[in-house]
Amino acid sequence: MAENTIPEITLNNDVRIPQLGFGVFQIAPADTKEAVLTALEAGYRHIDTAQMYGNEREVGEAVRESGLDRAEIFVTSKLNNNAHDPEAARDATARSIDALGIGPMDLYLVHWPMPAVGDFTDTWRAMERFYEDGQTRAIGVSNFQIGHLERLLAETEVVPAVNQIEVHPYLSQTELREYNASKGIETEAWSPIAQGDVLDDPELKAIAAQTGRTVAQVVLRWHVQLGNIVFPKSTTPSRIVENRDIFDFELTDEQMSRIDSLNADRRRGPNPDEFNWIPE
Ligand SMILES: NC(=O)C1=CN([C@@H]2O[C@H](COP(=O)(O)OP(=O)(O)OC[C@H]3O[C@@H](n4cnc5c(N)ncnc54)[C@H](OP(=O)(O)O)[C@@H]3O)[C@@H](O)[C@H]2O)C=CC1
Ligand SMILES: O=C(O)C(=O)[C@@H](O)[C@H](O)C(=O)CO
Repeated sequence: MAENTIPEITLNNDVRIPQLGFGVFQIAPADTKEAVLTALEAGYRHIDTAQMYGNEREVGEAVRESGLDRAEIFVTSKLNNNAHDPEAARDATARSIDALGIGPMDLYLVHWPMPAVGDFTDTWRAMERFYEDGQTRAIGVSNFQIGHLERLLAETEVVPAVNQIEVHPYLSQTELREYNASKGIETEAWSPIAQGDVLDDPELKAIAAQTGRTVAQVVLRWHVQLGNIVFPKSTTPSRIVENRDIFDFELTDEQMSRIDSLNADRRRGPNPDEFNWIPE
């Protein structure tokens, strides 16, 4: 394990995704290019953005200015909540591709199911067309619960490549992760360190002391060993490097179980069954 390379996971359409990426939620557009360039310099090759974040343009600028081949970097974006209607989805997708300015996306997600707003199966059929048209190399969903996935699988054609959901030690999502896996859907874990909420946890601090790592590294390593795809956010260069540096140590089964036992089914973000927020 001395190499410290970032492993890749093969999605259900054979596209490969780096298991560790860099998230850019809450990074101001003015700071995004520099943060992404710092991440790419540190060895990240996977960026997670969204139309909702307002920084796709700056993500694309960083990719273009990085000096790396476009094919070396995996870029995910997400269809905004105000674009579920299939026609609106077509326009929003064109805007995302234009803003990124790097050709087709690697992965494109329905950001939220928005169960009270429209019919997400219609939205998904529009996503299937974007995939067939080559606007993205893979499509997936975010914040879908088992009931939402059951409908998609029963009523539409393409099985989502990923389901991006909130996961961290206080919300381990075992049932939903197992359901995803049973359908060939990879789990992506958002807010993997609960936006910092887990960092003072005494049990995690004890495991960090045992391993000689930071709490953030221990928690990110726990995700990796569970099989989750993760993309921690940071605008602090030393933390960007720290969070990437998790592939040269391993947690024991006992340490993994101790982290599993911290689950409290406690969300940091919105509940997908109730979240129907539409941006202006
Ligand atoms: N699909 C969805 O609905 C959602 C998707 N996401 C995605 O997941 C990504 C990550 O989630 P996010 O909500 O940003 O939260 P994270 O769990 O990644 O936490 C980010 C916070 O933790 C701090 N932090 C990062 N690394 C460290 C460290 N090593 N030590 C101490 N503090 C640290 C950051 O501070 P600082 O920047 O100051 O260093 C920031 O305040 C997002 O950027 C986005 O791409 C997130 C939410 C919802
Ligand atoms: O970060 C995301 O991807 C989100 O969807 C969040 O911004 C989410 O909409 C939220 O936190 C709302 O308070």
